[in-house]
Amino acid sequence: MLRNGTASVRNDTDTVRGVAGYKWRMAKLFRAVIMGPPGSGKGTISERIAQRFALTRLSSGDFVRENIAANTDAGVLAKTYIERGLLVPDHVMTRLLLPRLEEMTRHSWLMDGFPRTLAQAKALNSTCDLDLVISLNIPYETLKERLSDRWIHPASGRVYNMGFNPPHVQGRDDISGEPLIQHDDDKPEALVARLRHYKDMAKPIIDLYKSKGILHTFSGTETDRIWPYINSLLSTKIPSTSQTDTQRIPMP
Ligand SMILES: Nc1ncnc2c1ncn2[C@@H]1O[C@H](COP(=O)(O)OP(=O)(O)OP(=O)(O)O)[C@@H](O)[C@H]1O
Ligand SMILES: Nc1nc2c(ncn2[C@H]2C[C@H](O)[C@@H](COP(=O)(O)OP(=O)(O)O)O2)c(=O)[nH]1
Repeated sequence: MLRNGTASVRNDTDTVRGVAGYKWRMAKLFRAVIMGPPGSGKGTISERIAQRFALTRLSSGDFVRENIAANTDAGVLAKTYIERGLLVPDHVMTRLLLPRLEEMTRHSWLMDGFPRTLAQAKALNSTCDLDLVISLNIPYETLKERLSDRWIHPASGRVYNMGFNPPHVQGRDDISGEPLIQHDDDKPEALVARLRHYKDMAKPIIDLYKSKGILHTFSGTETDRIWPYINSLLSTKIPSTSQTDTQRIPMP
């Protein structure tokens, strides 16, 4: 249920009386979060989930980049942190993201990159009820290999890997043809610190979701081997009309 602001759609099957005496059944919506260390495959797997289950994929990194590009107040502030390789402070992130989620009252969604701190998890919790959290548990050596081979199209956030999903033309984004770049913090020397930081920040969030009974952890070294398990779990959880907002049905 979205609780803040004007939004008030229940996160379960609900009925409301519409014009001409029809009742409208609100299809059950589905809200999920995907977590994992850098390089664990959150972006790759979210993309697959979004396509397979027709969910809206939300990425906190994309929100931040959009706000920077649009020069919003929050974007200008966020940029000063990203330029220093820091996380954007919680109050800026929640200001960016929560209003956007409140607009999504009629959509099922999957969030990648948020929450990254316990304070963010609590803020999200006060805004909506999550159905499920996917946590990816990938060995360090695998992360190191993947990230040293990760190339990004900075404007869109599209991600490539020279072995796993290479661009059609080497060094160029498939859609725009613009050059791809590598982030300095994807280099092995920065990775140990990033992983330690992830573990410290993620532990209380994972504990919170575990205590709510919505945490599902997937371990492995290959996305293609993890994917069938995620696919079958979601197939049991996501209603077939996840993206449908309302269906007009005659009700007794
Ligand atoms: N939930 C968040 N809290 C704080 N800062 C965030 C959050 N999400 C994104 N950011 C900021 O935006 C930047 C880009 O985020 P994005 O998730 O695209 O990339 P990333 O940090 O390289 O993640 P990963 O390596 O796990 O894919 C982050 O480095 C961080 O500065
Ligand atoms: N070799 C290999 N590379 C993979 C696999 N799954 C994803 N990748 C690539 C795609 C990216 O270049 C990189 C990190 O994946 P990502 O989806 O960006 O991860 P994340 O940082 O969003 O969690 O690893 C995989 O299973 N094998």
